[in-house]
Amino acid sequence: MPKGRNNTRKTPVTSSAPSDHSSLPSGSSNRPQVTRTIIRRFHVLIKRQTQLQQLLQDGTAKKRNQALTSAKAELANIEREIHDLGGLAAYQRMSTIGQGKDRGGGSEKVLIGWLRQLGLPEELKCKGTKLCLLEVGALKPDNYASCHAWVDVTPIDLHSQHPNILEQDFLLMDPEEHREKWGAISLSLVLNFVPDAKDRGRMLRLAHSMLHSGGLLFVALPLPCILNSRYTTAEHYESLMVAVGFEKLQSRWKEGGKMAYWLFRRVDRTPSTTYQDHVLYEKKIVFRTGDRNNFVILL
Ligand SMILES: C[S@@+](CC[C@H](N)C(=O)[O-])C[C@H]1O[C@@H](n2cnc3c(N)ncnc32)[C@H](O)[C@@H]1O
Repeated sequence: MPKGRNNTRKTPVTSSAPSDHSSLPSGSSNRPQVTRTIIRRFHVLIKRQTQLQQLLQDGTAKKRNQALTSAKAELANIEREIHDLGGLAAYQRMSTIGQGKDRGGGSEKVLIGWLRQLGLPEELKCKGTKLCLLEVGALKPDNYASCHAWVDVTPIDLHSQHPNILEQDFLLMDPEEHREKWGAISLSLVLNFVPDAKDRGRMLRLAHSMLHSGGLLFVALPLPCILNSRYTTAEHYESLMVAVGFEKLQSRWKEGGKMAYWLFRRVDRTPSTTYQDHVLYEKKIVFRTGDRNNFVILL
């Protein structure tokens, strides 16, 4: 699990999750509402787990014994609940159900459609090459099987569920080894999984450095991350992507929908704008008040 740095406790993006999971069925379920509830609960638990681990690591000298003891007890409860829910493997099973054809299929269909619109299959066939795609957060090894003639996919995940999925934390990939190595990177429902806002920003910058010039970044997020966040709007998120060094080629979501998708192209930023642009995205800005989630990406 990537390490988080944010110690403050806020209402998470998944605030509608129940505090008592005893009513949740064990194992997988085909009922969309149950699947969503379990996924949300996992997000809440993983985020709090990261915060507590960070607090216990950083706070030993400064915090009072009582605070540390209660943090340890809360962490133990959270780890027990994650374990009782079936761990990361159960979370991934729920996410796979969410990808099922009965729910509109996985987001790779959106990416493949956009790549076709760009004329990539023909262009790559003419050149006799393939698109080197790094699929981060892969639940299945064959999401791009239908494009094997022009896409060479490397699926990775924190917790591999198949021998053909490389078990690898994207945030721990060596930036030098991977510098400008990839033609495309997919972050589908991954940024919202990363518990720490700065790690989300680091993920985007790392993706930028790993793409070759003109390389493509596909991002999918749950729609509430941009439409119902206290700290994020679609405009703010898209301008943050520009600050990181991406231009938007495509975006898609609809009011009342569940998902939002983007396709960005890596551009090479002019160094003079870099510092100024980044400062705007280093701190949270409140855009909306009221009953909102706290999703944010910080650079
Ligand atoms: C909600 S699932 C999304 C799966 C699939 N991409 C989709 O769109 O349905 C998120 C997956 O991302 C993986 N993940 C999260 N952070 C990651 C990281 N830093 N490196 C690799 N995989 C990561 C998790 O282990 C999990 O399997």
